[in-house]
Amino acid sequence: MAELTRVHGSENQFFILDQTSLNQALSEEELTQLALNYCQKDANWPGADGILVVESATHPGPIGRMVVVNADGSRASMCGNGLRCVGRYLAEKYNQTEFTVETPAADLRVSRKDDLAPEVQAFSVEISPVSYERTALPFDKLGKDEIINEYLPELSNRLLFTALAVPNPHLVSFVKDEEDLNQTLGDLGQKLNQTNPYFPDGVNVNFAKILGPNRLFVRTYERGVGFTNACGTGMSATSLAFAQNYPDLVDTQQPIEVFNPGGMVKTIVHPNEPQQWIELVGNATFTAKISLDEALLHSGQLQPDQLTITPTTEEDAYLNFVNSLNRD
Ligand SMILES: N[C@@H](CCC[C@H](N)C(=O)O)C(=O)O
Repeated sequence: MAELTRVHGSENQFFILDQTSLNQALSEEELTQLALNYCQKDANWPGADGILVVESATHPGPIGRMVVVNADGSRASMCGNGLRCVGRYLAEKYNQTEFTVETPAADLRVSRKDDLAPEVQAFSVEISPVSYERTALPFDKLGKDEIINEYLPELSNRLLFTALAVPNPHLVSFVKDEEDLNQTLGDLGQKLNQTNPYFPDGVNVNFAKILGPNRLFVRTYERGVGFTNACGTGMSATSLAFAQNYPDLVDTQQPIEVFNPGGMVKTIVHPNEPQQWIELVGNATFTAKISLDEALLHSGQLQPDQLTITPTTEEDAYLNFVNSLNRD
């Protein structure tokens, strides 16, 4: 039998698939098919925002490798909420609390932190490398080589934008209206994640409301997914843009509290180091183990009656933690 682990970071939901525990690893095409079929939500199946694939590292040092497959089958170079969950998975598998994990662009540091509440485990992950270069995102036809707190009339006649890769691509705007966090974000997210001249590979779009010094609310329209409860790299990119665009509101010696529709994380930004980076700290919650025949994984077919789902008790604990948060 094979196993999937259903996990979330701030309710950004994933399945972890450990390729090293299979008789035969899934091919690239099989992974794409698995994401397309298993991430769809329906009445009998919770779906997910993506699949986090665990593999052996390809070079000495990291404890393992993470590959991110978005719900639409596309690949992402990084996933912050996902890395916390994969970090926990590898920490338990190898009984370690501090290590690095290989990702397509970099080996990233992961460490276990104090639990946020009983049964709410927390992990810290490194988000890097950071780049503002046009070719890194990439973006085009916007008349700029970098976008740092700029008006972009092609995208909006009133919002300011910052674009950065961490290393997956993010567009950030600080807004005041609820309407912008809903309709405007949805419209722009959709426009930039279908064929378009500005972000040819698509982009994660993050709209943030400033709640006070070192406090933000962030909502994300994710590339390859759509609206998500939270995006770890998005909250990290937005925190860095917050520190750079509103220096009077951010003490970089202190964590930034970042609320999102699925909960809250903390970020610690390092904008003044030669290589900018962000530390992202938040929950890594395992909600169920799913046993299934390995052949079903290879076929990519979702047959809920052939899966054994064993829930944990962690979701109740997580929801209690979220209800205890002070959002004012
Ligand atoms: N939810 C993730 C980001 C996942 C990748 C993204 N959809 C992309 O294509 O870049 C996170 O927590 O960072």
